[in-house]
Amino acid sequence: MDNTPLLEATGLVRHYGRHPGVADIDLSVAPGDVVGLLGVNGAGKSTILQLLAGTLAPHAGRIRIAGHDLARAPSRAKRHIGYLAERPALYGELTVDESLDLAARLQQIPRAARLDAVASAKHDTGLADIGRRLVGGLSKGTAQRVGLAQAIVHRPALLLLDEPTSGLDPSQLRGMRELIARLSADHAVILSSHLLAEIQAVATRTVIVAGGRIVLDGPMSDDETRWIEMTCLRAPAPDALTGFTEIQAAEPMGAGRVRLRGAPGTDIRARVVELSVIHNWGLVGLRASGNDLEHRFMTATGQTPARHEARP
Ligand SMILES: Nc1ncnc2c1ncn2[C@@H]1O[C@H](COP(=O)(O)OP(=O)(O)OP(=O)(O)O)[C@@H](O)[C@H]1O
Repeated sequence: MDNTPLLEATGLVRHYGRHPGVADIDLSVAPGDVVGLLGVNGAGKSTILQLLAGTLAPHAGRIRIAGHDLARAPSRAKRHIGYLAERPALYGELTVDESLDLAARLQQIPRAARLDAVASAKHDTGLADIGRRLVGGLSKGTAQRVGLAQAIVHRPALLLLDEPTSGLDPSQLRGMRELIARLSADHAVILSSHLLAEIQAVATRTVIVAGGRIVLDGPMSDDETRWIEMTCLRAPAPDALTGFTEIQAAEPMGAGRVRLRGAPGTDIRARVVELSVIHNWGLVGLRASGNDLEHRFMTATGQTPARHEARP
């Protein structure tokens, strides 16, 4: 079996004048990966994706795509990448068909294969019925799908999507999420977002970027459902909660709220209600908490409140 990673980036550095931009970026993507690139605005997500797409040259480091060096053999490397920029190049005066034909030409798809390539990209992005519409007259969500169709017209193995749902209304957003989920069956994907829910909806792996560096790279956690949040009139000290084997961690959130993580396979709600009655905490709320990804994001970017782990 061929174990060549689809993408392998090592030691990438890109600065903007005196501004540091991004540094020490190491990233590897294998077939089947759906990587969520998560970070606040200005963290460096777009810069990383532009470097990987070959639209911005790194000041140091190396990128190999499907075994081809992006700096030395750009055409061969880029053949394997589909890139949807944060503001994709769309020509309002062209029809959807014309836009995709142009994208297919730019990808040097031979004339005989171009019609099929365009039809297939339209089919995959739900644009089959609107080939003759002018791009300038499309809603933001549909125009974004045209951008995505342009990115996949040459059937790349790896999709780089920069904030693909930014600016979409809730129904367009759902459509775009479903589309990305469908495309991820055939393509490896790196998608950036500053929204946790976005990454959670589609990614199998999270890469958190802060201050231009990767501060965390790991699989999505499977223990998200084990967190609950309780609200009390008289919130207990966290270590009053972690003396029980089924409560693994407690985190004060302020304003009477405490976040609790139960042991795998346990439901700690009954225990929490019982303890509240015994100790007169005045429990007024109990709900599934923000998930573990939120916590990992806050920890990786240095914004987390102190957590009290249960003593072994
Ligand atoms: N062309 C540029 N000139 C100067 N500084 C830049 C340029 N592009 C990006 N930067 C700076 O580099 C840093 C990383 O920007 P980048 O756009 O990569 O972040 P981002 O995480 O994608 O943010 P956003 O979600 O707002 O797009 C920011 O501090 C930004 O101000």
